[in-house]
Amino acid sequence: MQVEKLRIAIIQMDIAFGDARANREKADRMIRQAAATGTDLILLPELWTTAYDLTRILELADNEGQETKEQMSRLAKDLNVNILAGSVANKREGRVYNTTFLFNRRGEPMFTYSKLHLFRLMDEEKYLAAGSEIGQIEVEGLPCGTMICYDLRFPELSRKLALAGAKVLFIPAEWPHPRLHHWRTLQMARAIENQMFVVSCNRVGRAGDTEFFGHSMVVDPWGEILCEAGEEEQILHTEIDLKLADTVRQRIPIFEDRRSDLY
Ligand SMILES: NC(=O)CCC(=O)C(=O)O
Repeated sequence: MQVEKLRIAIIQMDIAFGDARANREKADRMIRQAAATGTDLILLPELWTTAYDLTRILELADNEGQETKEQMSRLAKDLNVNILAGSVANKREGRVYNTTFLFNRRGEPMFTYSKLHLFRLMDEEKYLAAGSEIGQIEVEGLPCGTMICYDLRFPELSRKLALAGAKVLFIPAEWPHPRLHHWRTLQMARAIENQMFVVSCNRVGRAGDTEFFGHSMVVDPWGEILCEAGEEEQILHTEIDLKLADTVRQRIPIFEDRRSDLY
C-alpha cells in the first residue's frame, strides 16, 4: 500500500578522506540517532565511505558493495527504517561505480543505481565508470526516483523519472563551493518543472582546497523550500505530504499540456 506521508531524515555529514572505517562508524552513529527520533527513510550523502579519494579508489572501493550492503541492511532491519544509502565507490568486474543502494525496513536490498553522468571537474571520468540504468525506485509503495549529484544538471533525467510516476526525487551529493547558487536553483527548478518533492543530502567539510557547503534540503512540488540545512554537520528531519504533488499537478496540468508530439 502506498503511504500518504513520509518522514525523512537527512544525514548531512563530514566525510574523512579515504577513511572508510571512520566514515562507517560515524554513519552508524548518525543513522541510529536519526532513527531514534522516528523516521521512515534515512538518506546519506554521495561517496560517504571514501569521499573523492579517487587516486586510491580501486583499493578503497567496496567489492560488489558487500560491506555497505551488510552494514546498511543490518541497520535498516534493526531500526525498522528504509535507508537510501547515499552512494559508495562500488567495485564490480574491475571497474568502480558511484552507486547507491536502497534497503527496506526488513533490511532487504530493493534497488541499486549507479551515477549516470561523471563529473569531469572532479576527475570522475578518469577513475569511475558510469551507470547504465535510471534510478526508478519505490519506497513504502510510493514511486520515487534517485540520481546522484551532477545528474541534477540533466533535466531530461528527472523528467523521465516523473513520467514514470515519481513524486519524490532523492539526491545524495558532494557539491562544493562556489556553486551554491546552482545547487539551490536547480533543485527548485526540478521540483517546479516536475511538480515533485526534491530531497537532497550534501556533505559538509573540506577536501584539500574544496569546501563542501551542505545546504541539504527538501523542496516541495510548488518549489517552496520546506527545510534547508546550514554548513555544519547535522541531521535534518522533515515530513512530506504526498497529496501536495497531486494538488499541484491538478492545478497546473503540465503533464497533460506538454507537447510530446513535438519534443
Ligand atoms: N559530485 C558531483 O557530482 C559534483 C557536481 C557539482 O559540483 C556540479 O557543479 O555539478
